[in-house]
Amino acid sequence: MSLTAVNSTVTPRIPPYLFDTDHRQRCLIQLRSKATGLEKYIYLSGLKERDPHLFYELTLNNLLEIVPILYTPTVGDACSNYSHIWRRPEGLYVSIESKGHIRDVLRTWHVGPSARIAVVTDGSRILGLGDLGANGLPISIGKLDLYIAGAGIKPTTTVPICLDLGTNTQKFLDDPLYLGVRCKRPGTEEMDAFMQEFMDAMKEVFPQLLVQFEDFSTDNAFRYLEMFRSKYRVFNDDIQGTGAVVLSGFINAAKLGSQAAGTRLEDQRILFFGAGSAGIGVAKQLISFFTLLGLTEEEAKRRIYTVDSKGLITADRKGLQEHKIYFARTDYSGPPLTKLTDIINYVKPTALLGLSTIRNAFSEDVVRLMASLNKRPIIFPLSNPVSLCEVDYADAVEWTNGSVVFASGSPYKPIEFEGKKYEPGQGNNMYIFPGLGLGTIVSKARHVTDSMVEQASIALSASLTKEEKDADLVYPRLIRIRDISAQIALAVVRAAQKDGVDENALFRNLSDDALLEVIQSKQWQPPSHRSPRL
Ligand SMILES: O=C([O-])CC(=O)C(=O)O
Ligand SMILES: [Mg+2]
Repeated sequence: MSLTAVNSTVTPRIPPYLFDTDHRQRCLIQLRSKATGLEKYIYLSGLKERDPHLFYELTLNNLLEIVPILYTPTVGDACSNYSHIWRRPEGLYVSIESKGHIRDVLRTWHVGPSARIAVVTDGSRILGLGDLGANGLPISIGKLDLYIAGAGIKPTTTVPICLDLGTNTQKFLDDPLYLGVRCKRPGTEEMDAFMQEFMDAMKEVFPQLLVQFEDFSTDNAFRYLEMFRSKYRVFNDDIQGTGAVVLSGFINAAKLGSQAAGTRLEDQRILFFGAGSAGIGVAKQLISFFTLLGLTEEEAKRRIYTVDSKGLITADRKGLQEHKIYFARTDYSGPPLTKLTDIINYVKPTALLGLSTIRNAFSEDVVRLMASLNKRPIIFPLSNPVSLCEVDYADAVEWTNGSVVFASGSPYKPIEFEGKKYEPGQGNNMYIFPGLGLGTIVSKARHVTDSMVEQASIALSASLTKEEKDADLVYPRLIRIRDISAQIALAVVRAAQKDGVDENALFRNLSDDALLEVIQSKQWQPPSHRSPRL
């Protein structure tokens, strides 16, 4: 039989067996046949373009397998290589060259005024991978996929944005395939003016939008949050999302730790290894853990120690960056403490939290020392992706003889140690931002207030089932993310109402049960697929 060119006016014949085979199964097998994480990422991104409903259904039905590809850790590889794996436009670039007409660029996005949520990065600090410039777009896309899968936000109301403002990473400027503008990043004044124009234009073009700032370099992350949070519907995921998720896991971990030690919850002493936007964001959020227990802010602050690349942060250190001053210790006057084991011996922490992006910073010495000081040492190596994690789960279990209360930023698999199964926690903002966003959107909150973030965190910590508590987990199982996001959204709506920032008055008179039902009914579901779209 000879092959002839297909006449495009003739509908190709579809083999009948296609209708008998579950195409979802076919796609899963295709996905699993890819050898590397990056190839899987490329496959899924193509599937999303060909058949978005099928893509989201597959994601929802195989969360534990697919989320680590769309999101941390594999999204880190996708970002690092984005200019090379790029296939087609799939998000919105707003470049420094569009200064003066940013609103026209935003209007090119197909969604228009019905947009509800944008994730915006400037690529300057992607995960712990540094300044990736225009290669940062997949982080916005991945976070929005989690809004869709995890909270049930409608895909057509999302806007992934990368601000293309140049990069200070020479490797990319020299790369002939680099997608972004080839210049160094602008100075503060030019950047601030750009951000002001951008945020004004966002409000004009997408009036109902919630903006999530993502992976801005530390100083800018704090500055833009402060500049914009009372004027626009905006939050910063690395500061507030990470803060809330860690607070939530910490509340549960502290209960386990205190129970084992027979001490009070407020006796916790927390050592932060890493004092960037995430470290300080989390430390600030933990203040509320202690104040909820009745401590004053000053007493709460004294329970927290921060460490950066120069060692324990003390108030007498010269040239301390603005965001580090609040937690700088005033009660230590000896020679600078730089070695982590020395710092631990001085502080005697009950909890060690890593936000340093330094791989294996929690060495065997460090972990064993924590175990010698605590019956249940709390160790949260939170840096992303896994390649930058402060300690691997298996090591943490072995070096503490199984006593560790562990949560990492990126996923680890359960392990067996001396015949017993151990399950790690994943203290990743993906537990918080989908529900926080959903609650903000449905309540039409004008701003994202501190108490909305705090209540999201408390709702997450309270969401564990008895079975999850009995398994000593500090976070619920990811598989329940939709329900958890709805519960978080409920808490966020109530907090918005208390703060008087909600503009959806309809929800005020509903009981919690009725409101939860309304929220769940608003969660988008992919229509079921049995055969490929033809
Ligand atoms: O995306 C993640 O996995 C968590 C996060 O925001 C970061 O590490 O910057
Ligand atoms: Mg981030």
